[in-house]
Amino acid sequence: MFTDRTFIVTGGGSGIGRAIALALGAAGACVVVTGRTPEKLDETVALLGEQGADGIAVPTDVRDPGAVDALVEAAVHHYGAVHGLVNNAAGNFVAPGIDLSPNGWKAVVDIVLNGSFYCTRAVARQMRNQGTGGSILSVIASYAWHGHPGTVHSAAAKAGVLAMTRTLAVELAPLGIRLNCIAPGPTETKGAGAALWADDTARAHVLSSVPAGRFADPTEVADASLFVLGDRASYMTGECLTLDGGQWLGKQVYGQ
Ligand SMILES: CCCCCCCCC/C=C/C(=O)SCCNC(=O)CCNC(=O)[C@H](O)C(C)(C)COP(=O)(O)OP(=O)(O)OC[C@H]1O[C@@H](n2cnc3c(N)ncnc32)[C@H](O)[C@@H]1OP(=O)(O)O
Ligand SMILES: NC(=O)C1=CN([C@@H]2O[C@H](COP(=O)(O)OP(=O)(O)OC[C@H]3O[C@@H](n4cnc5c(N)ncnc54)[C@H](OP(=O)(O)O)[C@@H]3O)[C@@H](O)[C@H]2O)C=CC1
Repeated sequence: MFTDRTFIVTGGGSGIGRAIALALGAAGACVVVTGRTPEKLDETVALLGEQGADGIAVPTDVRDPGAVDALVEAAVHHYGAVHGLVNNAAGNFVAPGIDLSPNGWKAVVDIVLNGSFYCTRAVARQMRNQGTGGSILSVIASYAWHGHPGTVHSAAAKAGVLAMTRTLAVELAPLGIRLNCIAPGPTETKGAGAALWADDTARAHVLSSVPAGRFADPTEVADASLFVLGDRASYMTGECLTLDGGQWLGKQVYGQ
């Protein structure tokens, strides 16, 4: 389903982004992985190579719109076209909003919201030039709609990405470009572990909020991502697929 198609995956050097990149590669796609740390991207490209897939690393800071345009140019230069984008890059940490510095707010909003817009804009322009249509997936979190104490920067930015997705899904549908989100629940990655559940107490607290009683594995998020990105979801746009072990629905008084 993904053969002869090229996808850009931001934050493709680790965690969920790497899992999506590897799943796309296994499904036949050419994969352009990007992020700030070249070594992590090179590791993903090596793993793609081990599974017989084609990928390149283009280190980019998604907060820089000029660098994002250059990223898309590099992808087109190498593979001839771009058919998909995964907005996965993010930053996060736990801090009460009242104590958050303007720069702390900006650090997260710049990566998550502004970076996703710059990437979406650049890729959509390329798809318009190609006349091919395409598929854009953004990784958000359910606190985009229910909020979450301690992560006001990330919750607000993810909410912005959801609104961006719904808005551009309508604007770009006539061009054959679909935009959707996925909202994973707590997923076992080093980045999220360090940022959000760094000690055993915090980890147990997060786990106790998940009715399914476990963290997600990044490959589960990748499987759902491929469904949304691919042709089996060809009439789906402006939507968000939640896979969180029941976490956000589980905030009830009675029950388990
Ligand atoms: C719980 C839910 C579970 C349950 C819910 C489960 C759903 C989870 C959904 C989402 C999960 C994720 O996103 S997990 C993704 C986690 N991955 C990452 O975070 C990887 C990338 N992270 C980063 O690069 C950094 O952590 C980040 C700070 C965001 C950006 O780095 P930069 O180098 O650009 O920024 P810095 O210069 O270090 O810092 C910028 C400002 O931020 C402030 N800052 C940095 N860390 C801070 C901290 N811990 N507390 C206060 N303030 C902080 C600094 O003091 C600076 O402000 P001044 O001092 O004023 O200058
Ligand atoms: N794990 C979880 O529980 C959940 C995660 N998510 C979302 O899933 C996505 C992946 O998170 P996860 O894999 O857990 O965490 P990671 O920390 O592993 O992934 C974040 C990635 O973003 C990249 N990144 C950060 N800043 C920038 C930047 N300025 N420019 C380019 N790339 C950048 C990082 O690479 P580098 O630092 O090298 O630039 C890293 O590869 C995020 O969008 C996150 O919000 C959503 C719900 C739950």
